[in-house]
Amino acid sequence: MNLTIPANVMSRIGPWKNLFKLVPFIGKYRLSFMFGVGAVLASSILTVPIPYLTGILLDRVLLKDKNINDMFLLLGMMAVLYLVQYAFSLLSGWLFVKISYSIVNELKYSVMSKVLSLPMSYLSTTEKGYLQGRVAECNSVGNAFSPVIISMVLSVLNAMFAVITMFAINYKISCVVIVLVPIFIFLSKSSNKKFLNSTREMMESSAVLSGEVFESMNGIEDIKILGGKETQLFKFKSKMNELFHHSVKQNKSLIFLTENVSLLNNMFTLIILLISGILIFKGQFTVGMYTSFSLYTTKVFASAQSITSLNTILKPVCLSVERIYQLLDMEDENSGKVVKLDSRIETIEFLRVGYRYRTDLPLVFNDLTFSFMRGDKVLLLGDNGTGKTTLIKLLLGLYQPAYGIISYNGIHASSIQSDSLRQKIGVVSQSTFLFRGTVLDNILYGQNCNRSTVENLIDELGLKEYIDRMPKGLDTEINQNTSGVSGGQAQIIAFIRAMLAEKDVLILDEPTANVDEETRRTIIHALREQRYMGILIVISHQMDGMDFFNKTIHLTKTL
Ligand SMILES: Nc1ncnc2c1ncn2[C@@H]1O[C@H](COP(=O)(O)OP(=O)(O)OP(=O)(O)O)[C@@H](O)[C@H]1O
Repeated sequence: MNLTIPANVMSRIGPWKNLFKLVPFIGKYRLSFMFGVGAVLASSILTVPIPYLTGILLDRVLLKDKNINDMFLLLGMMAVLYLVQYAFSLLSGWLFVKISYSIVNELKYSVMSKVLSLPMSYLSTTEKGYLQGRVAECNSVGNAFSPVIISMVLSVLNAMFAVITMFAINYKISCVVIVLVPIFIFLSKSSNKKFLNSTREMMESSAVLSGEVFESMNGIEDIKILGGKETQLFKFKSKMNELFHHSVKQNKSLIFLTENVSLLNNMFTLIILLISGILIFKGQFTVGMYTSFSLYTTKVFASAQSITSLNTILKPVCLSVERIYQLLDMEDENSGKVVKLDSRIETIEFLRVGYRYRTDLPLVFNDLTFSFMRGDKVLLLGDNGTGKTTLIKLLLGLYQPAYGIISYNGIHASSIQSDSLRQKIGVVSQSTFLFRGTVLDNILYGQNCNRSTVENLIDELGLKEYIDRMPKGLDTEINQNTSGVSGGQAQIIAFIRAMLAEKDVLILDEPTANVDEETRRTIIHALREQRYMGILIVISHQMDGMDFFNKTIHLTKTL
């Protein structure tokens, strides 16, 4: 199913056009979708004759013929119609709930996959909360297929069939209803608008309050150390008061909305009763037909109300889809990169490379030129802030140079797919991120090895005693980032992980910064004695024992 909407039509339907962006996601479930739509249609058609049959029951069976068998027959027919309609409603509700959650999951997966492949130049300048928000926003897209929406669509279909039947019964009163419907929609829409605005304000202050809680939870240790409890609680209370104010306002407008709609409904029912009464006096209408009519009218007004609510529910969905697609349409870090680096990295070259984080910031370094070959052991030196970590990030393809050329095996880095490059480079950074799981899980992360390989390597590196000192050795649980192990232990875990992978390039950013003297000696010994054949790059401020390098790059502050 390939649905393309002409551009001029798209521009005219405004935010609604965003709903069409969901078509590719529906495509996969088109069979369920079509069955669901069929069930909705069947369900609304089945209830159409019921008010008409009620009128016949009153006029012909109860008031005229007084035949009890006919009464049983008509009531039986209505009961069967209701039961079949019930089955179709259940079926459509069940199908759409499944479709809704499946689409939400697929959207979330696409957003998450996009976020993970976006360039660091974008990610490092974007708030994490914003990106988290985009993932969470996928939930609201599910509302477009929720049972509430289905019942609204159902009521609109019901109303259409009801109007046709009403015209067949009495066109004069039908015309009155047709005139009243737009008035009803207009009046309930204005109440709805107020409700929508106050809901938006309430959601905004609820998000602000969540942000406040998120900040407090994230910085709870520092809040305790700095004695910031009162300050945090004060901020929390003021955000809570704002939410209270907007929630009360929202609920007030909801009460107004419901009461206004009910008043309108009652007034319009009286108008129809008045006209019907006059026609009954004139002998042009019957009590039974009036009963049918009022049942059909209720359906029409219910659907008019649904149309206004449809707007309330679907508009936020449209806006969410628009925001999600702003992210999904962004270029990822592999856009335009055609080369998959399959071969082993033999050479790395920097030719007059310059880099700045943002155009309004000064260059971190300029005209950097050097080359490394397989087997090189490189020491990267420089004072704090001279760009050692930044250089590593460029080597990993996380950022692109402002000018100059970086190449691997003579291939321009700007054409190499970043993930294929990173697969060949191992890094032990200063701030090692550990995932939930055991120490062993973290060492094996992204690698195709088993426990015994890890144990052998730990033995070879002389780190067995160090690992055994952890509460449960390799099975020590890590809860959140590094909690459960110390900073130094986290660095050792990352070191073992990097050594296990046998990467073509191994980068160690201050590998001995957080470890005790004995472990430092063990690491240096491992680096010196290990038969590591690739390109080894080490950043270190501590020079003691670091005499096995054949190349040194000394970064200085850019003027
Ligand atoms: N994400 C960023 N956005 C903007 N500027 C940054 C960013 N990261 C680093 N910088 C700046 O770039 C410069 C180099 O930082 P970098 O971390 O590469 O230095 P370093 O030599 O590794 O320092 P250290 O020895 O302290 O680890 C610094 O002036 C730093 O403020």
